[in-house]
Amino acid sequence: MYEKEEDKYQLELGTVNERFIAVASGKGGVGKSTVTANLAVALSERGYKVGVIDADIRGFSIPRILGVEERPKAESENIIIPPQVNGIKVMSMGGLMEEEKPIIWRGPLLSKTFKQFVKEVRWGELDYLLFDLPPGTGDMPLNLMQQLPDSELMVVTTPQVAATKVSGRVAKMADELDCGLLGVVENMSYYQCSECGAKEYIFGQGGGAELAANLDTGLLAELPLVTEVRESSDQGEPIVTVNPEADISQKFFTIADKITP
Ligand SMILES: Nc1ncnc2c1ncn2[C@@H]1O[C@H](COP(=O)(O)OP(=O)(O)OP(=O)(O)O)[C@@H](O)[C@H]1O
Repeated sequence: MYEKEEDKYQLELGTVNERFIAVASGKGGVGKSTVTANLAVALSERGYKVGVIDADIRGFSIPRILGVEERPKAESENIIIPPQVNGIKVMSMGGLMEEEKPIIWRGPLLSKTFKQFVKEVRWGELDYLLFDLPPGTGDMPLNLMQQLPDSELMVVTTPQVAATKVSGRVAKMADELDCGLLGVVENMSYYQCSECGAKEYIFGQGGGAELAANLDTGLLAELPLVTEVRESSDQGEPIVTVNPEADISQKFFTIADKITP
């Protein structure tokens, strides 16, 4: 069981001018990390200073998608310098261990590491700090969120979700945490044939819109399923970096524009 800590952690070695954004999902595998990484790149391309905390203790996918090769450095015993890739500062559980190593994370260890990420990392001046939360709406993401400085929730979903069920849990989470909802991103919305342009709604249709309506928030984007997204992520180059003109990359820029001043 994850151990709850009452106090909110504050960034001690940095500031965030605009927003803390916690990216959540009703379940795993919906593309939460893909969305977080590409949104970070889109915001950075728009000229904002961006940091990412990968708190998805099961996946550690952020460093892999963004192509982070450096490890965090210790400036002193209690000060960590985050690695940067294309100007984006990234701290991940994956930066502290081998990706392949199976690790049983116990709550207190996660809590301690997360606290370090917030308090002991020299983030410097940022405009946006994104948190890739563990999947689901259970205790672990909830308790992590409780420790975050005033963050807003962005929810990633696929079209076939039992929207009503997820929305109930997310709404409860936002309510308990007293945090704002930034909007819903529907991922894997459709596959578009590269030859004829026809859209196939492989995972059904409308889950994102329904979830957004239930939560009384906006649908920020409907992102297509694109082979290049998976391929480029596997190679450590997010789609927004390798192919900024692609339809899906443009949609990431649209999300960035919707959440920036
Ligand atoms: N729009 C997309 N088109 C094609 N592949 C995608 C898309 N979005 C995500 N994927 C692929 O789906 C897989 C799962 O994505 P990702 O790791 O981002 O999910 P997640 O929700 O963060 O999962 P978890 O929280 O369980 O770690 C990855 O292989 C990723 O490359």
